[in-house]
Amino acid sequence: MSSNSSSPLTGAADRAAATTAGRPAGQRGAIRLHNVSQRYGTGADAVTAVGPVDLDVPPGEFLVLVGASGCGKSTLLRLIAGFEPATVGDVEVSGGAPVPGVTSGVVFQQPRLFPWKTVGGNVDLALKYAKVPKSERAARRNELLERVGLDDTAHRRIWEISGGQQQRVAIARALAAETSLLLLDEPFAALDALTRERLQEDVRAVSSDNGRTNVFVTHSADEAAFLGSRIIVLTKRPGRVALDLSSTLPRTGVEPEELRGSPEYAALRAEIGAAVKEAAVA
Ligand SMILES: Nc1ncnc2c1ncn2[C@@H]1O[C@H](COP(=O)(O)OP(=O)(O)OP(=O)(O)O)[C@@H](O)[C@H]1O
Repeated sequence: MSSNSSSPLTGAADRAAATTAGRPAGQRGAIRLHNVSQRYGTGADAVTAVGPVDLDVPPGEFLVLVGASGCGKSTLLRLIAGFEPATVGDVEVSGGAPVPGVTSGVVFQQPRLFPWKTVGGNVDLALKYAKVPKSERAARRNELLERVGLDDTAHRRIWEISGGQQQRVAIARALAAETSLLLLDEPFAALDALTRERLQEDVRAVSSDNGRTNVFVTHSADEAAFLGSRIIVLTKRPGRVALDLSSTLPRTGVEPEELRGSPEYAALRAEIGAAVKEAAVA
């Protein structure tokens, strides 16, 4: 992936603005959770998965939600995506209610691609859903594939590319709509360690394109320390904020190897790891 931070295509920013038309410009990509709890089931079977949680995330943040299995990370992400309403409290994205497919793009653990389409065809479809004019789609598709390091694979079928490449296609697809918020739910959990590291580097490099906000869910303290500008450790279920940390690691102008080898990264990773362990038993 290239780390070029500007979109060469005119119209993209306008479309991004159109997806959140009527919302305050300064709020695009901002997230606000006020007294949010999420319950599933009723009576004796009722489970409180999350909450109460209060959270203010300004535009441009790379927020990582980290915690033990079952603590409610994906639930929080689904609430922010607008896939389900909160049982209690308010969720705001870009200054209003979250709207699935409009206020955010989502990347899941499994790429969820259309196997009968080519790599380029999958991205084209996302551009079509994002209402990108037909005349602009080929250029935009090529730009997105280049952005995720897949410029020479547009013609290939999904089953002809590796799991890591499939996840890159999923990221390109999520970027296609130019939403001001990208939600990533353990997108690299199923990948081998080397591919995972490469994709982390790539996601870190493109994360601040157009001032986008990112929310990334993971179990891994390494991944949280490497990616996050802000890291939230959740308690065991019902997930609440156990620790809210701002990272001082540089976001640009540093090689990934240098970052991973730095004492500051090691200290942050250790702090997150200890907090996750403590929160899982508290
Ligand atoms: N639709 C649902 N109905 C009932 N219970 C649910 C539902 N969704 C989540 N839960 C429960 O809520 C809790 C939190 O689930 P969630 O998937 O958000 O956790 P998580 O931290 O993302 O877990 P993991 O890291 O294992 O993916 C779990 O106990 C889960 O079983």
